[in-house]
Amino acid sequence: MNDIALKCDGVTVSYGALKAIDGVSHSFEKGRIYGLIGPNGAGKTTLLNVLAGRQMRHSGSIHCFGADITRTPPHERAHLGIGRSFQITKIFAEMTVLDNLRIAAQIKHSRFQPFWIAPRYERRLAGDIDAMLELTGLTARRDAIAGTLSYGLQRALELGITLMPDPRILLLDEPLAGVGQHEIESSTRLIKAVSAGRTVLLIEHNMDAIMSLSEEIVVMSNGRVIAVGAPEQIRNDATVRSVYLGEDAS
Ligand SMILES: Nc1ncnc2c1ncn2[C@@H]1O[C@H](COP(=O)(O)OP(=O)(O)OP(=O)(O)O)[C@@H](O)[C@H]1O
Repeated sequence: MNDIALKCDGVTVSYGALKAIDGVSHSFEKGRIYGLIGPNGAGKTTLLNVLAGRQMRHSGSIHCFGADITRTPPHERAHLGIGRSFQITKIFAEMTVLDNLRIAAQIKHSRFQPFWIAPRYERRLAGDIDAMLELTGLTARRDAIAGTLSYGLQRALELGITLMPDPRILLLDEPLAGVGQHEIESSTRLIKAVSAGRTVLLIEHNMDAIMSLSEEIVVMSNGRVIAVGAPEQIRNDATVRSVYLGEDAS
């Protein structure tokens, strides 16, 4: 139990007659990278929303590091260490890279912010921002307007914003969506680098990337978990292959 970062038990989300997820139970261990795959409409994003607290109309329970967070709102889950990125990039496109990260850093330190800007507080912000620029490979683009960056770099910036509070659990919804082929490799490397030491749930339709990043794959179809296993095992699973037939079977 102590090794479990995040756990869902019998989670069901219904939209009228449709069960977007249907009795999903799974435990996500500390420090492991999980790939969440399945055809369109399988319920992957809904599950991430439930875990992040953005979808709270569900049955079943959610535990985070042993604590019941089923009724805990999203901003409190963020304080507990759950960070989430979205399918569609959420950055301030008109602002510079630096200002985007500055806002994220200010939110991080907001609880300690004095009414005057103390030099020590400024130094702490600057240190966090510099470290994130370095980690995301954006140091040379710090003064660029975020919306003018390539899509891969915009996603890197979004990842930097998500990482600013130093989440112990990272929920990533299609971080490679829209990223050009020439940037897939560097983006995949970045995801791998920032995943170290964290529990990561990753939804991704790029099969090569998700198979190389994940230690365990959870396969969903029609709202249910239909297979769980190591990437190689899942690649050769007959049920999984049949679910993908008609989609990207290769
Ligand atoms: N707000 C909503 N109202 C009604 N139905 C919804 C809502 N959100 C999701 N659904 C439905 O729930 C099911 C699961 O959707 P979800 O977005 O979780 O799937 P997904 O596996 O993430 O799909 P994709 O890979 O296409 O993003 C789908 O049939 C979807 O149409």
